[in-house]
Amino acid sequence: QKKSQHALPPGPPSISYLGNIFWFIPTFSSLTPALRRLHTKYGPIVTLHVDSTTPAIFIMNGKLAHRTLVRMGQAFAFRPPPLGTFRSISANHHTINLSSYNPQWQLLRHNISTFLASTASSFSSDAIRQSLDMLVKQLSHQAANNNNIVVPSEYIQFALFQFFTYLCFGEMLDAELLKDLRKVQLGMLGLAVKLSVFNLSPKFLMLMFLPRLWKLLSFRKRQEELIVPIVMAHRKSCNENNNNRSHNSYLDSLLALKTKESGRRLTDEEIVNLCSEFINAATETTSTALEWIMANLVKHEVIREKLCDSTRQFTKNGDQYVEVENLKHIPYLKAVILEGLRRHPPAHFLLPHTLDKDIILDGFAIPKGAVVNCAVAEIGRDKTVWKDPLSFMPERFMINGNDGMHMIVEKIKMMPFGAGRRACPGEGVAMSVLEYFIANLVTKFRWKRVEGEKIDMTELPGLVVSMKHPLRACIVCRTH
Ligand code: HEM
Repeated sequence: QKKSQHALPPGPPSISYLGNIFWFIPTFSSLTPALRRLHTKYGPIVTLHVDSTTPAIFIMNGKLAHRTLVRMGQAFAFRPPPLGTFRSISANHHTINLSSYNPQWQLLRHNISTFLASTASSFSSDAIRQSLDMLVKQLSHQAANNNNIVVPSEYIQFALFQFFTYLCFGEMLDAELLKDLRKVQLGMLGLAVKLSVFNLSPKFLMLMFLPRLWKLLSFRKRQEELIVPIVMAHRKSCNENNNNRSHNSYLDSLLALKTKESGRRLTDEEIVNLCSEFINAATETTSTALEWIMANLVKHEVIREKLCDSTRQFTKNGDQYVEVENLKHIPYLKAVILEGLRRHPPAHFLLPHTLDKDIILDGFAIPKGAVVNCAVAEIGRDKTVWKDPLSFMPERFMINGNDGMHMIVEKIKMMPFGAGRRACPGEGVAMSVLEYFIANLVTKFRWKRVEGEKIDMTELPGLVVSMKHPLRACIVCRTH
């Protein structure tokens, strides 16, 4: 079949050089409603022309998205070059998510996957318990001073930040350093992302981002001041042990890497980028998911009580912890988390994909260099696939009380972690962390709504879609 026989997927009319920005300047808030309208009008695959050179193609159907990312996975595994401020801090695209589909990506991706696989199976229960204890203490303190009312959002974020920096560096950082690092990481993320992360801003609008650059560079300097001393200490210890140390941390695994082409080790700058990517990719997504799931548990009493019943049998007398090794025996817990990720996926879109050659997909021409993305949230809420998709019903992942095939079959219909070669390498760890925190939070406290208040589930659009009005709940410590 010749390429000329096929047209681009349909979409709104565009004016050459200006694309269709007069009709539509994409922002985080406008993108989803606009795509929903286009879906109704043009079908499950549409084209937007953000500028004259690069069509942006959106897929809004789960089956088509899986065909693209899994069956045609190799063709669509490339990333477009980053735009705007993102490019200026990407240090030659030296992170996993920014690397295109090349030997550098393969090396880094293999490294993080191997590290995370070993972590997920031998999760450090001391470290995760320390982060949970900090969260429990902060919640108890807030409840004691505020009529039992808590606003857990920031405490959740900080507890998970602490845990993921532990996985990254293999040590619990001192509280002040942790706070400083959190400020820098958040600051950089806020300045860098906007829509450049989906490669959806017209290139001339990038000029508007220039003033941000100075602020971004000053954050970057501070980030290096905080992280490079940790890198140097680990490098010294690796050298002293002749590189024979086992990889207790992501950082150690990076220090042992050698690039494929030249066999050189990674520079400090590259390592700082990769650690920063690890911490941000893990913290923002997982803490957002945790807050959404807790909000649903506060809202739905029957589900909450059913979950409590299934976790409580695993707490030993006098010891109020559900241990990591018991999590796999609680299928309802997994069902609650999957339902939370379906209904409120932290990322409503993938990171942008692209291709290095022209492809025919579903009868449409997808040209080399096009930006391709999938509407993750819409796919999880598709009413032709999910019964009553806007309801929170963990039971849809359970059949006869077990989590066997049915859970797997249902899970394939959604993609909160993406799918195929670029799918999130952190899925296993994220699931375990969510299971641990949720099981223990519902076991340690009795959660309920604040009297007279509703749980407001409005979304705050962004790279990660969090609760517009952070969860407020009433908690009471369960006595032993
Ligand atoms: C609930 C938690 C999480 C969610 C919902 C999530 C979701 C995603 C999504 C949607 C992508 C983009 C996939 C694509 O572009 O096709 C992604 C990529 C990525 N995630 Fe996650 N993630 C989570 C947790 C984590 C954790 C815990 C880590 C690391 C410890 C992590 C590291 C990464 C990395 C490195 C990439 C880039 C992969 C690549 O380009 O090859 N994520 N994640």
